[in-house]
Amino acid sequence: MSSIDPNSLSNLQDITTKSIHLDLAVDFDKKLLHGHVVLSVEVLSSNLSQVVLDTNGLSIFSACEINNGSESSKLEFTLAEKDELYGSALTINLLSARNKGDKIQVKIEYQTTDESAALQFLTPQQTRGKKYPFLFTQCQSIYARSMFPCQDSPSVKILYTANLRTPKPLVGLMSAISVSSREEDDHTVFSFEQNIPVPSYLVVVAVGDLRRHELGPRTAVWAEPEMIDACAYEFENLEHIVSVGESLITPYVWGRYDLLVLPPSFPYGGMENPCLTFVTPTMIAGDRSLVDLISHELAHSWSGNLVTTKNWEHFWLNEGWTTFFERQITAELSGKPMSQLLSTLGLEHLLSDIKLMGEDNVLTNLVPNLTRVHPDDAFSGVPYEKGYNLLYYLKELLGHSFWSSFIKSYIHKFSNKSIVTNDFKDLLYERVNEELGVDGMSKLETVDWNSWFNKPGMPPVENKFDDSLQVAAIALADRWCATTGDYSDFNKPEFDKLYTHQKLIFFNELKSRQEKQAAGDNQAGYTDLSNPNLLDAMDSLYELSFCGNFEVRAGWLYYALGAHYKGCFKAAVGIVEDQGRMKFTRPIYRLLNKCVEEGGDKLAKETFLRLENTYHPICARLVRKDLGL
Ligand SMILES: CC/C=C\C/C=C\C[C@@H](O)/C=C/C=C/C=C\[C@@H](O)CCCC(=O)O
Ligand SMILES: [Zn+2]
Repeated sequence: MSSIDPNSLSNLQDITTKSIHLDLAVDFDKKLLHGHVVLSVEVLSSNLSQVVLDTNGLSIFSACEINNGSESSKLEFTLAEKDELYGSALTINLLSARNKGDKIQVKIEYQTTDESAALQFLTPQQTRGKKYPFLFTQCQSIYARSMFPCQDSPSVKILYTANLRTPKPLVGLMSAISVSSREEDDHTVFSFEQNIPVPSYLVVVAVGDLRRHELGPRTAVWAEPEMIDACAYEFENLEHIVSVGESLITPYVWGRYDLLVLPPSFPYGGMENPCLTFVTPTMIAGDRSLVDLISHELAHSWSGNLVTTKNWEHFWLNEGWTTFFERQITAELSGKPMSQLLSTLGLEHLLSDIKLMGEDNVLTNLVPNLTRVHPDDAFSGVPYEKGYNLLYYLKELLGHSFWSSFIKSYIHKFSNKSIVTNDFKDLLYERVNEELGVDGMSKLETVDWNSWFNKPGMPPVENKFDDSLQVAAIALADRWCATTGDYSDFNKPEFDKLYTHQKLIFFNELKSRQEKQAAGDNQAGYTDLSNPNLLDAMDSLYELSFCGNFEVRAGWLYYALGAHYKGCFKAAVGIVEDQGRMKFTRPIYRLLNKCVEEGGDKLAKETFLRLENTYHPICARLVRKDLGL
């Protein structure tokens, strides 16, 4: 293990991979990828005799060197015993010692196995079209090592080319520019090039019955044929969103910005795979109300994909900056009040996660120590929202004009690099000193950096966000809290007038007040917010339990399950049957599991065990852990 990255077993201090070539075939019958990878490696130390790579769940068949295009004799290799967190180190013994600056090409023949957690093979039944199987990979955080042997650390950035052989009539896509495709019997070979260096977690694959709808000169959406029209409508403004992003930051350099809408088991809202952002179908709301997610994934084209965290302890550099850019784009697209409303919702999400993890839990540090911690087990809203609030606070402290130019300096200086928190901080001090002088430096001296970076819990400073869009949502919550059993004063049109995110403020407000009541604090004299008659009336009036907007449905269920309302159990099971996005699935299972007196714990465990194999392995592992199974 290297001090550069505690979550990688590769000898990062001795070698760095500069590029790879993947030649893979997709076998849907055996549910595996097989073929080879060629790694072009630069030696960083002297007298090097071994290349050590990350693997997890791979079967390694052979290794050899390639010298001037010809393969050497087979190299001896060993696959270490599997580490439960980080997989198996693959140690390849070189034929002769190498020194700093030497270049090595190593070719490894391998295949994935059913332990390759990056991969999810879907049966036709799990797709929208129900005719063909589907494959997609999710490699962030440390799953690329289960897709191909590599230095699976964001401290290493690689160019890549790939040939992907898939059975006809399916389409193969990757996080790169498509350069050609050719027919081979009953298969198609799709070829790709990624000419901007990326970390291993951004090398991904998707194969399925897919159609493409062009949205602009750089943009398109891919989806199953049954969804392509709805997706084309939802993302009609995508080209404009890309233009807004580059007007706020710097020019967009990746060539294409396409979207791929996955089947509902995709475990995240989106994943910023370069040239081809993967998105969940749960964001196809039919009213374009959830495109802030697209703004987020697009923003990663700068923060995360160009300027990358060196390891997962500095993940906030990816997500805090991206959330900051996302909210700037939202302000341009939907107005500053909406951007500030999302900031308020983000703080509520942060508070909820910190309460769940524990206010003294060191994994709620903005820069946590992840030695012997799987990054996914540290995943929460902290890197997103505590990181965003730090950057927002610094912008307010130092001024909009300085901050706008600093953003450009930060992206230009660190593009194509992998950095740590101090790299960001050092550049900030350098630019403030140059542009703001003594006055700016004295402002920086007021920043409690240690609390921001190294202390658990909520941020040391509370930013104040515009609350004008909250008024209508809070007022509606107040009216429900003042009821005495007669609900005839309420109607669905007044609820539907609220924006999606105002509805989430409404539910969060009710949930927060219900939690206070459950803890014995009802000083405000509100009606009993756990009263089944009230919840039943709200559900019926607003048609919540099977609402087509997953954010609204989930927001309602978080409140109703928190109130131990058994009348929503069917809908709770319904949402975890309908999709596998962890943002919704994990809280629903956790809340249902806490409804012990109502039998929710039994229902949660039975439902999970019934659905476990329909979830992506990442989701299945974390929900199993949440339920204590
Ligand atoms: C301190 C945390 C350290 C490391 C975590 C690193 C990676 C976490 C890994 O689990 C991957 C996360 C991928 C997230 C992808 C999309 C998110 O931006 C959105 C998640 C919420 C949603 O579904 O909208
Ligand atoms: Zn993100």
